[in-house]
Amino acid sequence: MIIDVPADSPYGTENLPYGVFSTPGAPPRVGVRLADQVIDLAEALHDDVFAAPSLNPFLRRGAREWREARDRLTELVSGDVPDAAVHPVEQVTMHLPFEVADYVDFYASEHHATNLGRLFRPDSEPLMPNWKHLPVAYHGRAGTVISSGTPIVRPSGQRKAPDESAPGFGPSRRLDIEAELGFVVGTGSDLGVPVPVEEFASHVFGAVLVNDWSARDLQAWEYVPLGPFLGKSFATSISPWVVPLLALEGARVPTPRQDPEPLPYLREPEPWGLDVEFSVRWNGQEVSRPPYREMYWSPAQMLAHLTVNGATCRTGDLFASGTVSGPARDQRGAFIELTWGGAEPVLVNGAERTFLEDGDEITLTASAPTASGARLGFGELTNLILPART
Ligand SMILES: O=C(O)/C=C/C(=O)CC(=O)CC(=O)O
Ligand SMILES: [Ca+2]
Ligand SMILES: [Mg+2]
Repeated sequence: MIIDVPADSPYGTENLPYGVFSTPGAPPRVGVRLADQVIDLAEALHDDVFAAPSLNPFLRRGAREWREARDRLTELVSGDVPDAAVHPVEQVTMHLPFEVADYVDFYASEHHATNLGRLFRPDSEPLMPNWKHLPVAYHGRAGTVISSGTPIVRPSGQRKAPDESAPGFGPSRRLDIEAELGFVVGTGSDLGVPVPVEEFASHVFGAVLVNDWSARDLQAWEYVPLGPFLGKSFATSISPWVVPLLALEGARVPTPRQDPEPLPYLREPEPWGLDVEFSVRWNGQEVSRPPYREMYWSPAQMLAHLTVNGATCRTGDLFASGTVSGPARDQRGAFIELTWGGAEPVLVNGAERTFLEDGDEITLTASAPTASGARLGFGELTNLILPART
């Protein structure tokens, strides 16, 4: 069949994002989205690498094969796609698109880092002295990276407000989101061998939306001096469609000016970021539009930094950018910033809101320009908050 692609579809022929889907009675397998259809790639391209329930075997093949598959797909969708390979998107179930190996979360937005510094450390300089010299990050928990649609059970833990003399235990009262862009590693690196900034595109396959769920009260009490632990390890959700880097060439933009000049291993002739525009919806209402083009550190600098000590990256690694926040209030990618620690509520469907309540639903979406000036979509990342287990 010829798949009809409306000119304004966020899933046009310049996007072709990969995901893992299933249909009733058939196992999960790799598909590509075109308009409102999912194309079964094992069926359409006669390649068993796509019969796997994750993108990892395809990711492992490397950059030359990613480009070749994209060329074949581009040709396929310009003509007749076998009927048996085409499934309307509303009839499929989407799954976690890849098996997550290691998960790292950066802190690359100067606006976010400055805001959080002011909120968490009001008596110090908001940016730590290292912040403009290296992309600060922590290792997260790969095993709790979950798919869109998986509910988030409110975490319990130790929390101590500044005016309390001792910690108590119970469900988080300051459950929050972090809207981020995540980069998916396809080709790993060798132990002891750093990945230079110029080799980013031979290792990184594509990007997903990330929500780094954060319990701010647990975090504030536990994080000194080793960084986030249980306040963030309970869940990190990612969107079902992995947008290939090859689809994002039209979205490249220079990063903000980096001053001081970074050390040589972080230097790029022209550090580039992406003009990805996020939207954060809280129970259906848009409350923020974080702009990725404002991120200080580039994705290539993040990967170079994460491997500079000889640590490997592996197929399926996910490294996220950190919360995407711009300079304006309505560009903040976390509610702790948007509501200034809960002091300045936002109106959500007419009610004053600060942190998340049970039954709330958060949806992240994002779009970016394509090479021809159209816009491509990253799909939707939606999760519902469930009450704590008692
Ligand atoms: O500044 C802090 O102590 C904490 C910062 C965060 O919680 C942010 C984080 O996880 C990294 C990011 O998403 O930017
Ligand atoms: Ca984060
Ligand atoms: Mg997390």
